[in-house]
Amino acid sequence: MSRNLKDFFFKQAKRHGFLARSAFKLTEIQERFRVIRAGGSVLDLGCCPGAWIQVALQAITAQRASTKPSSLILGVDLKAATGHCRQGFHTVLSDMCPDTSGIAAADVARSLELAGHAVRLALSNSSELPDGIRVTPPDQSASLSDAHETSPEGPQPGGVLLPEGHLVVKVLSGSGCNELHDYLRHHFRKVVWAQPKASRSESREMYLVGLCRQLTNSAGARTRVVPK
Ligand SMILES: C[S@@+](CC[C@H](N)C(=O)[O-])C[C@H]1O[C@@H](n2cnc3c(N)ncnc32)[C@H](O)[C@@H]1O
Repeated sequence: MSRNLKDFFFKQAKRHGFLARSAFKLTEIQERFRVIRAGGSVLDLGCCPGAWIQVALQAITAQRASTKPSSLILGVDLKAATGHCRQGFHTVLSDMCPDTSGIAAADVARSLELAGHAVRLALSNSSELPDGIRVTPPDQSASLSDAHETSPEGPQPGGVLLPEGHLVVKVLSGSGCNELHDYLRHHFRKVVWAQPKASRSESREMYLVGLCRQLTNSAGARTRVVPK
């Protein structure tokens, strides 16, 4: 991103009351893919200062219909979200990757570890993650995966992401990214790369967007999800 564009998004963020320019990255992803829907819930891993949560709240509020069930918006971060309205969402103070203390902007391996953890939490099958994506699972997510083992009715959703749900993960481009993309293609109807305008042009930051989670059986074949 050029300095002018940087200033533009910075000023726009202030004007619209967003906590960070990153709000425009999710806004662009939302406009393209409609990943946040009324009645849906949002889990933001690494949510501080809270700009994505602001966008999620706005997206859900804008679409809210009285017949839809209420949404849950949950943020997780090492740091507490501060300085803005806390109504309408919850935050949890937690370390997603016990040996990661903050994202080092230039570290592809760390970005892949965080992305891998998000994928594992969403799909709960980290054993299949591509080589090179290291995940150090906290104990509670291990039990989460146990709770969703396959049943006699066929594959059940492991992880927190419901069938037909969407996933957005940030990675820094480098080795391992294409493997992660290929891996996600087994679990989503469509997987696309996004590079929002608000990202710096010199940045290696990319977003993988997985649309419509599909369940897979033990042989790895996709199971068609029939909406209720
Ligand atoms: C780029 S910021 C996220 C910005 C946020 N999405 C927004 O729009 O306001 C990355 C966040 O990830 C958090 N983070 C990094 N490593 C983490 C970890 N291991 N566990 C939890 N949060 C972590 C950092 O504390 C930081 O707040």
